[in-house]
Amino acid sequence: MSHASLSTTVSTLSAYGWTPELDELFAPLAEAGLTPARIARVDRGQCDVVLADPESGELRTVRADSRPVGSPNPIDCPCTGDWAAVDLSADPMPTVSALLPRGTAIIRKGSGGRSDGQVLAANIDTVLIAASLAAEPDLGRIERFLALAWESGAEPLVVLTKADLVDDADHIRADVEQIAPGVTVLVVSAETGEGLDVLRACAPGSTALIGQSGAGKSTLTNALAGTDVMAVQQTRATDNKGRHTTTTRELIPLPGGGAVIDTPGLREVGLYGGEGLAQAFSEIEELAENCRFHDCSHRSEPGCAVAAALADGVLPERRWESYLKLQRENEWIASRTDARLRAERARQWKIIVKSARPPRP
Ligand SMILES: Nc1nc2c(ncn2[C@@H]2O[C@H](COP(=O)(O)OP(=O)(O)OP(=O)(O)O)[C@@H](O)[C@H]2O)c(=O)[nH]1
Ligand SMILES: [Zn+2]
Repeated sequence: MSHASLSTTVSTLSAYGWTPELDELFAPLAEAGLTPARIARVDRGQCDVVLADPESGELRTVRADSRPVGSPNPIDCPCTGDWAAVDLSADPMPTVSALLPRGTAIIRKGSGGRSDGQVLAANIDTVLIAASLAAEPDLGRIERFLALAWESGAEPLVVLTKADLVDDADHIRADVEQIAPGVTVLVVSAETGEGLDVLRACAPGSTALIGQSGAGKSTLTNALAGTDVMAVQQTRATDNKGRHTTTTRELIPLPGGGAVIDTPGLREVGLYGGEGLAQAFSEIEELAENCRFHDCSHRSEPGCAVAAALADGVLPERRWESYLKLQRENEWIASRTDARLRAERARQWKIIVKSARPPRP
C-alpha cells in the first residue's frame, strides 16, 4: 500500500477513532495486504466491519468471517468497537485475520453464575450510563455501573434521561452527583432536546451507552445520530420487565464525528474485578487513608476514619453497604478467575512437558 493511500485511510477512518498511532501499529499488517477496520457489530462467526476502501478511500461496511479470531475465552473474542485487520481478498468472503490490542474495554462478569468475563464494548472514550428520571433512581445500580465504567479505562458520564417527565430533575441530579465522585451528571430529554448539545460536547470520540432496559438508550442514540437507527420500545414501559428492544451491540457513526455503541439493557451487571470500584468510591478510599492503622478493616479498630464518618453521617450507611457488597463480589470473581487461570496454566504446562518428553525406547 502506498503512503498516500495510508494517510487517506487515517483521515477517512478518523471519524471512527483511528489515529496515527494505530496506523503506525498497523503498518506491518498493511504491508501484509490487510486493511484496518472497526468492528461495528458481531454475530455468530461473522461481523460487520467499517473500513476505508483501499481503492476509493471511501467508508464501506463489509461483512467478514470472524472465525479465525474466535477464542474459547469470551474476553478474547471479537467485540463491537474492536479494531481489526481484514483480508479483503479472502475467498469466499473477507475475513478478520487479527484483532488489535484494546485501549479500553467494558467487561462484566458473564451471566448465569459463570466466572468468565464478557466484553460489552471496546476502544471507547466515554461510558455513558443512562438512567431514567421517570422512576426513582436506583443508586446502587448506578454505583455498580460506575465501577464497571471506571474499570474499562474510559471516562464515565451519567446521563439522566426523560427530563420532560419530571419537575425536580435538578434535585435528583444532586442526589446522583453525591454517589458519583469526579463524574459529570447530565440531565437530558430526547423528547424536547434538552441537554443534548451539552451531552454531545461532553462525549466526543467513541461512546458506549449502558443502562437498564427502558432507560432510553436507543432513543438517545437516535437523537444523537439525528436519525432512527435503533428500534425503540413501542409503549412506555412502566415496569421495564422483559421488554428488551435492543438485542445487539451496534456501533453507530455520529454526524459531528465520533460514534456511539448502543447496548441492550443490562439486568445483571456483575463486576469483573479490578480497581474500578476504588475509583467509583474514591471518597471512601480517601477516608480510609486517615485510619490510624493502615491495614484497618473498618470494623472495630480504634481511630477508624470510616467508622467516624459513618457515625457523624458524613458517609451514608447505604453508600458504605453498597461498597462492601461490590467489594465482596469482586473478591469472589478474583478468586474464581485466579483458580481458572491456574488450571489453564497447569494444562498448558502439561502439554509442553508431554511434547518435550523424549520418545520411549
Ligand atoms: N417522555 C420521554 N420518553 C422517552 C425519552 N427517551 C425515551 N423515552 C421512552 O422510553 C421508552 C424506552 O426507550 P428506549 O430508547 O427503547 O430504551 P432502551 O434503554 O434503549 O431499552 P432497551 O433497548 O430495552 O435496552 C420508549 O417508550 C421511549 O419512547 C424522553 O426523553 N422522554
Ligand atoms: Zn478504618
